[in-house]
Amino acid sequence: MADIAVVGPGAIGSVAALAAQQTGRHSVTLCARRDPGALRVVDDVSGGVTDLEAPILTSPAEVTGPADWVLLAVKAHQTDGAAGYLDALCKPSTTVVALQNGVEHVERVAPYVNDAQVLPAIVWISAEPTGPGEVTVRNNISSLLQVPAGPAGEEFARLLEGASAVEVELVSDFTTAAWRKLTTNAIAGVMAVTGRRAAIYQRPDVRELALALAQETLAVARAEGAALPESEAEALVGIFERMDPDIGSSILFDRLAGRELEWDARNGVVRRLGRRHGIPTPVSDVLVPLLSAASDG
Ligand SMILES: NC(=O)C1=CN([C@@H]2O[C@H](COP(=O)(O)OP(=O)(O)OC[C@H]3O[C@@H](n4cnc5c(N)ncnc54)[C@H](OP(=O)(O)O)[C@@H]3O)[C@@H](O)[C@H]2O)C=CC1
Ligand SMILES: CC(C)(CO)C(=O)C(=O)O
Repeated sequence: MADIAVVGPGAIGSVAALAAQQTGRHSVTLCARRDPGALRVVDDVSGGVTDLEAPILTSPAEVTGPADWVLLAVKAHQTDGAAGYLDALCKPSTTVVALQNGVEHVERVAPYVNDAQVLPAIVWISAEPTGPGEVTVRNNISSLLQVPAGPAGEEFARLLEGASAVEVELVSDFTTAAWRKLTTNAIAGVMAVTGRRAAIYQRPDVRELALALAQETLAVARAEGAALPESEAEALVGIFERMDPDIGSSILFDRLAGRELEWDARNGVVRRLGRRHGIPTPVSDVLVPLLSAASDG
């Protein structure tokens, strides 16, 4: 039995909490910044609906002590805002699983966790807030969490063993895996700019733009040590072409809701690191200011 705190019980946090609940072995607490009321997760393939049973805290002041595991699922730009929870929940023996997009999980989260270990996780789940307290998982994107191979990753896989909501996969080349996912997130930036779902990638002009964006992202990825040949760009754009046209992205959902966007961790990083390596990123040079401006307004 482990004490698990889920910080940020939104789309991904709810799925992570569901997985912890499904094991039947752990004590789970949800740490929110406002009372979301009753929470449930809908599986759009089976139609199954599961209520989350864990208690919900709404302030770090309600935390009674450190947790064994913290599953951090706030957006990257909300990490600083979660500092109070992280301080109350973390001690050096805690493991914080950063369930966030991007390639900078450890440097982003480590300053807040009182020397706890940070385990970066790549989240291959499509989860959309579909009503008050309701999250719908689109299972035609496999529900997979990839973590670095090693003792912490192995313990995390054991923690969630038996859960059907997610599968934990240990990857030996985490840099490559993280940049592959980041490239899909960079491509999804086009959804946030246009306000459109995956159907947009069936337009030849948008496909061409997405391909150029993927190619420049992969060039930066290679400079960062990822083993991702340029040919991978076609495969990653293909994911969006073949997607159910009605699937969105978490950055699109924020755009449609008029919320701040996670643009820096997903798109800004391509331009930032491209500049560091002297790699041209012409598509990101246009997309990033547009996303940043959309986030401000
Ligand atoms: N949704 C998806 O399909 C996918 C998302 N991801 C990544 O997962 C991460 C989480 O995304 P997602 O679940 O979609 O985001 P959501 O916006 O759905 O969830 C974030 C949650 O964190 C809460 N929150 C924000 N600040 C705090 C705080 N200070 N204390 C406690 N809770 C807080 C939010 O509360 P409030 O409601 O008040 O804003 C919200 O409930 C992101 O990095 C995203 O890119 C990765 C793959 C797929
Ligand atoms: C589903 C996917 C891959 C789309 O970008 C995602 O990671 C997100 O929604 O944040």
